[in-house]
Amino acid sequence: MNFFNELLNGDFMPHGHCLLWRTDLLLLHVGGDTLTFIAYMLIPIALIRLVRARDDLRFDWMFLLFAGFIFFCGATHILGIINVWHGYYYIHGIIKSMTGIISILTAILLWYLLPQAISLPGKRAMEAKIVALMRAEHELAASNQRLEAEVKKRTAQLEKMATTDELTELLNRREIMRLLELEVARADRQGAALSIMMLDLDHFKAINDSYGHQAGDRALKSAAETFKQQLRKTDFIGRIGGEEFLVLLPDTNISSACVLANRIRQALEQQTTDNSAIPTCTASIGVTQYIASDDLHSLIQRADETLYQAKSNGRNCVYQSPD
Ligand SMILES: Nc1nc2c(ncn2[C@@H]2O[C@H](COP(=O)(O)OP(=O)(O)OP(=O)(O)O)[C@@H](O)[C@H]2O)c(=O)[nH]1
Repeated sequence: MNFFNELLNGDFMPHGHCLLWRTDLLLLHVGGDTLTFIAYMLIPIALIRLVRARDDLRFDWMFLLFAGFIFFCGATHILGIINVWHGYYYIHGIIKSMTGIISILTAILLWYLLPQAISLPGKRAMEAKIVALMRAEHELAASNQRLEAEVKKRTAQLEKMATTDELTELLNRREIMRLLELEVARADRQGAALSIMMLDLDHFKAINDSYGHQAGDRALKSAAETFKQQLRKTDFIGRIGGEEFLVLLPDTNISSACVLANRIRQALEQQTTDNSAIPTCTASIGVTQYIASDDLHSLIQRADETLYQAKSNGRNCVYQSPD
């Protein structure tokens, strides 16, 4: 109790006596302390706001310690003003001691942190790092683009390989059959005409035997090219066996299909007689049209039977299935 009475007893000799109550000295001390007090209150508030706004701040507790240290310094200055008129020297001493403790603590921790703070990258190093990162990012984006283009190219190649006959570059058996299924479904639903041709090169074994397998390959490729040239963009042609081809003619009736089949046959005959590098080659063609009662199997079978008729009746000719 006695301690508290002494603590709060401001009756010690006021500091003003030391200053001889001279107005100019009083103004200097009180003015200086007031300005310092205002500044020492504003600085901790600014530091606390900084720490709260930046959650990425390193050593943020150090900023808070600084805020506390500066706050206590400010408190000693306000006591300096009060003590000019009242002698609260115990309270002043306590606040000074607390300022001393927090200052020592801050100083120790500051020295402890110093090596880490020194090793932090400076502005120039950070800028160089950012430039390097941006360059790496650009390079990554460019290589991503290259990779994507490569993947697209490879996917297109794979898709082509999956649907194309390697030798003739026509559609392969699986793809032409898939398209036939679609065209049959379309013809069925829309009631559109659909004709197909089964096309087989004549005496191809003899070509292979006489001129060799490589010449046979060349003949196959060249025949495929000739067939393709005669067709519309909306028609499909695929190689379904060694020297056997299937042609799909959407929106085409059987008489138009037969005209086209004869044109193809003649073009092949013409092309092989004109080109001495390719063994003379002809084709037999069976033509048929889709009818409502057909399924895939019956349609193909009828085209096959018609081709067989063309083969049995002298080859290098076009036969159409009976109505
Ligand atoms: N060069 C080559 N020959 C092939 C290829 N595929 C199948 N052949 C050959 O084509 C020939 C087909 O013979 P066949 O089925 O007897 O028919 P063909 O000799 O054309 O007789 P017809 O069809 O009755 O006129 C065989 O000798 C096969 O080896 C190929 O990709 N390249």
